[in-house]
Amino acid sequence: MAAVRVTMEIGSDGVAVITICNPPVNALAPSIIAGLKEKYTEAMNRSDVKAIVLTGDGGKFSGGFDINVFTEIHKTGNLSLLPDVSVKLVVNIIEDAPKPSVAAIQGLALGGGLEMAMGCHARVSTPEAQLGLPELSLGVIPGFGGTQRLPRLVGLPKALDMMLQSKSIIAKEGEKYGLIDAIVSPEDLLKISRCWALDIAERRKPWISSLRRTDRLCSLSEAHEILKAARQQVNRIAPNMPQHKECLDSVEEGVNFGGYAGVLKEAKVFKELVLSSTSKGLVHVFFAQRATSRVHSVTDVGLRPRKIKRVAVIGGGLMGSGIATALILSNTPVILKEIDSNFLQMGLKMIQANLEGLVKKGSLTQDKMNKALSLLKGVLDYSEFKHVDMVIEAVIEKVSLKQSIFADLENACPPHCILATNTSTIDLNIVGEKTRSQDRIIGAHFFSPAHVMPLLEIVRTDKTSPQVILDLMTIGKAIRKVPVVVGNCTGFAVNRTFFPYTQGAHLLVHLGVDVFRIDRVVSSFGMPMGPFQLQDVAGYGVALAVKDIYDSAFQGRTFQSQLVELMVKSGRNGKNNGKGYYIYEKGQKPKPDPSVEAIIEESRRLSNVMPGGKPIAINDQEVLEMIFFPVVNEACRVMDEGVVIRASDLDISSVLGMGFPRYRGGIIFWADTIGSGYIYAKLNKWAKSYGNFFKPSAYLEARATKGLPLSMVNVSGSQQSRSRM
Ligand SMILES: C[C@H](O)CC(=O)SCCNC(=O)CCNC(=O)[C@H](O)C(C)(C)COP(=O)(O)OP(=O)(O)OC[C@H]1O[C@@H](n2cnc3c(N)ncnc32)[C@H](O)[C@@H]1OP(=O)(O)O
Repeated sequence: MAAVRVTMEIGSDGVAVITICNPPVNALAPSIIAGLKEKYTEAMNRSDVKAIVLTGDGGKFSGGFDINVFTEIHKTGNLSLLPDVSVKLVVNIIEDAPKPSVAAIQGLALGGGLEMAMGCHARVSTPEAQLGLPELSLGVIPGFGGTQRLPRLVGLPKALDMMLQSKSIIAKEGEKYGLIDAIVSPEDLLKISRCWALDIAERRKPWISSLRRTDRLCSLSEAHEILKAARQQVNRIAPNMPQHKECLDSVEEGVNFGGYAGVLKEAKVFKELVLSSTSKGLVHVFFAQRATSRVHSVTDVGLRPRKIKRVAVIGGGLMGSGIATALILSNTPVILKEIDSNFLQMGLKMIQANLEGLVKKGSLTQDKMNKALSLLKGVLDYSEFKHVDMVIEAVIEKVSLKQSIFADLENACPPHCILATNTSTIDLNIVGEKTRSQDRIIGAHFFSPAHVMPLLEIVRTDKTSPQVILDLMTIGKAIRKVPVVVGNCTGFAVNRTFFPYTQGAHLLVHLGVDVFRIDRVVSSFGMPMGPFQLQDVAGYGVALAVKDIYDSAFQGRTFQSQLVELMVKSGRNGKNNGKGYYIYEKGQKPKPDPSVEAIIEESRRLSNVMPGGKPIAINDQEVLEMIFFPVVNEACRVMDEGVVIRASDLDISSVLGMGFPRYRGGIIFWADTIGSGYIYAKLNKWAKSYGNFFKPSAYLEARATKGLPLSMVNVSGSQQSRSRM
């Protein structure tokens, strides 16, 4: 592995090429920053250097400030770990230097990387380079002058769009907006950047300090109008996070009092935000996502992923068509199999509609849609299955049907072919019972809509081979999913952990709490919608289908009522038919339907769980806790049984699969900010009043008794808590 260092080569033309080397993304670690200061100082002092080219090694400029430093600060609270880069390095040493710098950008310049490039006097880039300031997605704001220089280079509207949405652009767009001065091929990058730097030094090209530019900024009154609109947008998109508002405040400081004043404010706010709980949660999720790529005995045993050239999807329903859409969108040819031509046509149409939806939203071009469709073929039998490398079965949840399909697949597919099922409930050992191919049977549990939702739960049994797991992880990444490898149990990791979410909400309703209040409390916490609206959107079929399965798998700790059946009986089917707990009308926000109250009352009467027949009186915090603490409790069982290999897998799964607020760090991370002792005590109290639904698990009890975090999977001494395996 290349050493972490900054190098400097001085050419006979008088240009010093300073190169950042910190694979894989040239993160700006404190040692890199120290190295940059040292090399720049040397370049300034040497009489044979006229100009500088700043670049990155290995085809990448820089992925920004080293995020590991944030983690260290989150653990220790020690802000002195943050080097002073914004003023000391970017303003004083690079931008205000007596010798000009040109950034030679390849691959990516993100966060602090782009900010350093913007401190240079020009930027030359290769065409594919990705440019952006994604700091807000880590709970901070740009801290090396980005809030000031980006608006001065690309104009305020574009800069706000890029920062508030953490949106990257590619070099071509960067050139259009003025962020990039020239686009060149990778072969010419250094040569042209050197000439550019010399041209600036010898005044053949302008010597521009971004911070002092004003030509791209609009008038003060226009700027205030743009900022006002942005503030309204921020209240909508990020009501529970501080960094968006702080970012706008820093930009406004610079608009009102000049770039340097803005830089000073930005540096102060940046430091404050590094310590915020939002940053702690978001940085945790960043690393939790990357940790999913490491699976012991799978990714560390020297296996190479095999090429998956062609995939067959069985079943063209909602899930099958979504999975096929995701595959063809990422250039994987798909055979879609259905039982008759009617169903097949419906499946193919659904895939086309999925793609058209993306075109309509602007996230896919018509050309790419046509290309994707050309990779799709519908079939009615298994004759072409001899040419596929993977099959994903996505038929209805019926054991006998799945068993017979897998028995057929064993004969129809080549021996190397991966046999995956998208079941969300059935034990994989049972699915594969009638085959001799247990080693290549695996769960590929997508979330609906499969072409949109980012999570892929990869379910392995004791017999699934590591090669098959690795192959599915690889194809999962290729279709832009985050694959999380989990063990085999009812509901697997995500649905199992979250079954008490819906049931807890139903229990509260039957204890007398208002449905719409529950939804309001849960959405204000940061979930995309409350549990009842979610049930409306998902359709009641799902709730009815899993009811008995959960009841028998999690005996003694489920809550059942007649509510969903009564809703269906009254002609309600959720969003599907426009009538659920809410009324759904085209083009309008869902409206609470007061007439469900009578149905709820009937269900309350049948369940008869209110103590003394009276509604319980609880505050909003208790509403939230009574819904989420049982989820935490089930998550504890999931960890205890080894269904996940580390706590952070549940964090990323809860964020990507259930919409748990990312800035709260995921379900276990959030629970640990509250404390195992508190959660245990509350569950214990409710178990006594309201029954075993709330009974704390042994795992939770063990951590609460010892005062340990829930993320500490192994309490017998090893230091796995929060570790990134
Ligand atoms: C003061 C400043 O304003 C503050 C900042 O600059 S904060 C940092 C801003 N930069 C970012 O947010 C970029 C974060 N990184 C990314 O988005 C993506 O990693 C990327 C687009 C750079 C590369 O993506 P991809 O090729 O899919 O690789 P990915 O798996 O994500 O990353 C490769 C490795 O680099 C690490 N890495 C990426 N960016 C990093 C960073 N800025 N600091 C430290 N490590 C980083 C990842 O953790 C991963 O490590 P691992 O292999 O040990 O798990």
